[in-house]
Amino acid sequence: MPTLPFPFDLRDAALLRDELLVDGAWAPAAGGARATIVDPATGTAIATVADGGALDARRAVDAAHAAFGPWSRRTAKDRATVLRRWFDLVVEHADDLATILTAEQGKPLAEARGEILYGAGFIEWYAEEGKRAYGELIPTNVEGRELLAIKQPIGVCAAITPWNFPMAMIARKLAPALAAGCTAVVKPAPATPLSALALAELAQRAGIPAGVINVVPGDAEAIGGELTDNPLVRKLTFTGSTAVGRLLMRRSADTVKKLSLELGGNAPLIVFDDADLDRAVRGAIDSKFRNAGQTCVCANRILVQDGIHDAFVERFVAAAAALRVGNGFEPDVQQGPLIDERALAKVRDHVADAVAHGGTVRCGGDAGELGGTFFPPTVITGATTAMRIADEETFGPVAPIFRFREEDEAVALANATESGLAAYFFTRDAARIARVGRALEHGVVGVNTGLISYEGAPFGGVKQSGLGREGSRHGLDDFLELKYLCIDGLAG
Ligand SMILES: NC(=O)c1ccc[n+]([C@@H]2O[C@H](COP(=O)([O-])OP(=O)(O)OC[C@H]3O[C@@H](n4cnc5c(N)ncnc54)[C@H](O)[C@@H]3O)[C@@H](O)[C@H]2O)c1
Ligand SMILES: O=C[C@H](O)CS(=O)(=O)O
Repeated sequence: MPTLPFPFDLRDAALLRDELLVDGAWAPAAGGARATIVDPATGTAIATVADGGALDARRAVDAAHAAFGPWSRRTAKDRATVLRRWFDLVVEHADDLATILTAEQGKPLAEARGEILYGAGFIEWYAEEGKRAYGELIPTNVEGRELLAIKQPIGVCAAITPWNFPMAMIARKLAPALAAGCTAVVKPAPATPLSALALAELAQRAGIPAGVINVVPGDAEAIGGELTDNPLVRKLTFTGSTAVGRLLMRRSADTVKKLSLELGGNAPLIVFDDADLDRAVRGAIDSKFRNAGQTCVCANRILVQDGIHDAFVERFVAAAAALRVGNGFEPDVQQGPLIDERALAKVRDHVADAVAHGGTVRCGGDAGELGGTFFPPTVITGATTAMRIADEETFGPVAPIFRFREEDEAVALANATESGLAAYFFTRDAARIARVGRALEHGVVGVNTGLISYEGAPFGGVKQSGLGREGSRHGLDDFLELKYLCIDGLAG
């Protein structure tokens, strides 16, 4: 049981795991190290967790390798039954999982519960999708031959995940991996291991065999180095910053690993003159301030056409200023704290830089009395491309508003970054939807909405926002190899 008294009530305290999961056993890190987990809303320690290293990661890879044969040889239907039980257990324990998530990540409890159900949706979706890994019988080129294309699981997968969605980003990887017949080693973010360990606890209760899922919180460099260098790891799936994604891509080259990279964003949100104003304000608030602006698909730049600019700014500022900021466990709080002091410093730097370059703060702008790592919803008008906020992902509750005249100017501005994850635009013009939807260089485009996430849709970035897709039937292929079988000697 945890060495610190977890300060929040759980119906099922056994969900609180604080050791590594390797080969079906909960164990301390090889060196006995432990890390302290902090509630970002209060700064208080809520648990200590085993702090693993390279040796623990190697043991986990060996366990996943040993488990791969039996797991991949089970039928897709049999794996689906086990995944379905896992889904049912996650939903049954959603309240406890949400409490654990808010405690370590800080998002409002209702948002945390939404994340749990969103993550569970991937388990439900891939329990079924695994039964549809269809192959092909190819019309033969030689009499007496049969040509087949069959799909087979890649093997041992390493999954490295971020703190901002500490459950859903893991479920979004493990669900397709296991459905395809792969096994996995997960390295969760140092700030938020409890959600990963609770999810793994439920996987064990669901009957997922020892070694199929291994979870090794701890030293990112050491564990990451083992996962990239170990030739038994055939696939690396990473969600996190573009900088770390580049590093992992380089380190995976020596063993030619298959890669899925879900990286940083810098989402433009464009409001055209003909937009439904209320819908545009709602969509911009939803996209910008979800998870206190700490999502990869948050609107990072808001581009508003001249004719609607002042009306939009007035409504948007009022809505942003009305958001209630506080501890995620308090009822009706809509925005929790930032994850840590480093995140707060970046937000402050972006605001200071924007003001220094002529921006006007219309609401928020300073933490004031909030204290800790809280920062108020902030809107800055008069934004320009000279500002850092135009090129860098703020990952906080700051909305810079850029003004534009013509459609092609907005599209050019929207595309003028190395990122290409999400983009949004608001218009009631069908022809414009067709034009701009295709002109934006992004993997995910929301039209007249700021909320696009769904397990049945392909999610991923273009340019330097990543490789591959998660969710939808496409997400399964990232864990499958396509084999060509050429069978001769069948002539009568
Ligand atoms: N595209 C997406 O789906 C998506 C989703 C969530 C977050 N993100 C991005 O993630 C970033 C915020 O998350 P973050 O701060 O956790 O990102 P991060 O890149 O700092 O960390 C992500 C994960 O990588 C690990 N890591 C860091 N350095 C490593 C190394 N040298 N070797 C191995 N692992 C290492 C971390 O411990 C963590 O588990 C933002 O840029 C956000 O846009 C993208
Ligand atoms: O932060 C990144 C997540 O992928 C956002 S979403 O929950 O998938 O929309």
